[in-house]
Amino acid sequence: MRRGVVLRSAWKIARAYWFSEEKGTAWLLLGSVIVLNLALVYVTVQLNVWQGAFYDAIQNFNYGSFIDVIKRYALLAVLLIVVKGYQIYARMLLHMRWRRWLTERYLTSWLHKKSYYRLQLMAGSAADNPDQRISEDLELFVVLTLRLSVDFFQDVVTVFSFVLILWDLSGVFYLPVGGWEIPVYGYLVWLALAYAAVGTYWTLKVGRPLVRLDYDQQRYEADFRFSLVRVREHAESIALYNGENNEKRNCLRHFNQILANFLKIIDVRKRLMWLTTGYSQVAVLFAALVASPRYFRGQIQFGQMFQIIDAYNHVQIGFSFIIDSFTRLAQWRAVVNRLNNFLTFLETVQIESVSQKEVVCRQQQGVFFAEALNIFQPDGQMLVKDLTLKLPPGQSLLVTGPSGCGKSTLLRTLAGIWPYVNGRIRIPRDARLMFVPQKSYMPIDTLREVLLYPGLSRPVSDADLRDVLIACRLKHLTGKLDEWLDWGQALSLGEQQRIAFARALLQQPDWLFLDEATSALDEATEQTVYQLAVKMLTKTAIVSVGHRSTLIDYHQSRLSLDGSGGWDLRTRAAACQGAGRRSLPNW
Ligand SMILES: Nc1ncnc2c1ncn2[C@@H]1O[C@H](COP(=O)(O)OP(=O)(O)OP(=O)(O)O)[C@@H](O)[C@H]1O
Repeated sequence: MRRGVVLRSAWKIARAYWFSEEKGTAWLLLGSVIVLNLALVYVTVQLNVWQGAFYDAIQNFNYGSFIDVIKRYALLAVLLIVVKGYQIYARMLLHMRWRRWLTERYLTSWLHKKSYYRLQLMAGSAADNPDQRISEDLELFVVLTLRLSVDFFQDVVTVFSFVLILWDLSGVFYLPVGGWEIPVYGYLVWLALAYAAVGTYWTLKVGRPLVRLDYDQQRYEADFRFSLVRVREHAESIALYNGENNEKRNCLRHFNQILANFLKIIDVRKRLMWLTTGYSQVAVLFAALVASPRYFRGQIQFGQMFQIIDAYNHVQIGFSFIIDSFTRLAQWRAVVNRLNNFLTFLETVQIESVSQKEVVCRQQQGVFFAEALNIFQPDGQMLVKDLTLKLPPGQSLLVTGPSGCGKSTLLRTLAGIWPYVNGRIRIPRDARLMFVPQKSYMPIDTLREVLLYPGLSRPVSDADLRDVLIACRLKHLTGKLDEWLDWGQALSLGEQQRIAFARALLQQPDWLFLDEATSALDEATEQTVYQLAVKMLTKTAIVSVGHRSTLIDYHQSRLSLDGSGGWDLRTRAAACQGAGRRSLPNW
């Protein structure tokens, strides 16, 4: 990203907060931080002046003045303590509020209109790891932006203030050249700047590789963390495949990248440490040497000599902070780049989802009606062509077809989350739809909350919950309503499918879509849950996807897909008429 683009992107990310409903507090806190930073510089400068007075009092054997400067020190020390405390407090408060605001905004945007799902579908590499964007990059953005603006400003003011002190202490230095004496104004400043410039040049030269190495380190750490998370997420499959060695190899490969890069960092840091330690040690000598001509000529006092040494120290520290900012600037650019990509992807999927509205439309009344639907794979391959489908209340439909023909995708389309589609789906405005996949989501919560997920508008008693569990052949779980567990791990797939069925019975949706929702159940249990659905959900239209022939008996119509656009819709009544009284397992 070019510099102008980076700044524009950073402004886009930051601007929203500084003009948000919280702008009053934000600007107030920022103002306080700046004022406190300036106060800190003021106290530091006063301490430098104090040093001069202190050593002068000692040199002059002036006890009265000595006591005065001690009192002055006590005052400055109290001021320093108070200002430092409030400065860190205001700064961290601003940091926290800004991060909280950004996190809420990004989280809301990510979860808005199913963007998290659409983002996964379009997943280019730039849209990866939204968790890292929201948890880590937003934090880094706030830290680095404050560091590079507010603290940088403080460093510059510090350097400038001490340069002024040095100018003041320099007086006029007469440089003997031949028989002449040339007056040099502010010679201590020129020497300090020359010294700092040499230091800056060498620090940048030696430390430059750190910019790239720190950036790589962050990436390798993220890759390593991700490989560990994958093992946790797929623990069961890996355990069943005995894939521990492969996983260990993979994790260690990522870890070794961290180590190899870290070795390079150590090497650069070692050289940088030699340089900066040597530089700061020499700085004391250098300051004493350059101040000595005026001291030995009796033009300055002993205290002013110390003041000069201290001022050189501050100029040098200020410069090293400024140098550090170059490394941080590279880090900041990378963070802005990643956040900007994430934001752009979010905006793209949200714009797409607005145009998606044209496909799914909520109407005042009527039935669930899909008209002239064309469904595609992400690469544009057609799955279902020109499908028209009516789903009146209380009716049931079975969707069948070979694996990969688009059954689940048809359900995703009807749910309004599949973006590669055109046509029209009309849904009654107040209709409640429920989609149950093969593996339902089980939040880590109490069993009661798992059953009620994502929430019911009417109150449900524990007795109702127990009845539903018993009806779904989950009697053994009735005593565990208050138990807090990772139910997705603790229950078998068949039990989870029965929990999902129990949810549907509790929710009583108007349209229920079941995507291989009974695939892990034995036929008898499958029969029980379907019979329950028929008995308890009399007004609900049920659409099932499944491969088992036994499912045919629970549905009145059947839609067969062939995977290349073709489809065939039959109703039991019409098929029975055509076949007389014969049984029709494949109608
Ligand atoms: N997110 C996706 N990205 C790319 N291709 C996808 C995605 N989701 C589905 N597809 C493709 O769309 C086609 C239909 O998938 P779908 O899951 O609807 O099939 P299905 O009929 O339900 O299969 P099965 O009976 O095996 O569950 C498949 O070829 C699949 O690879």
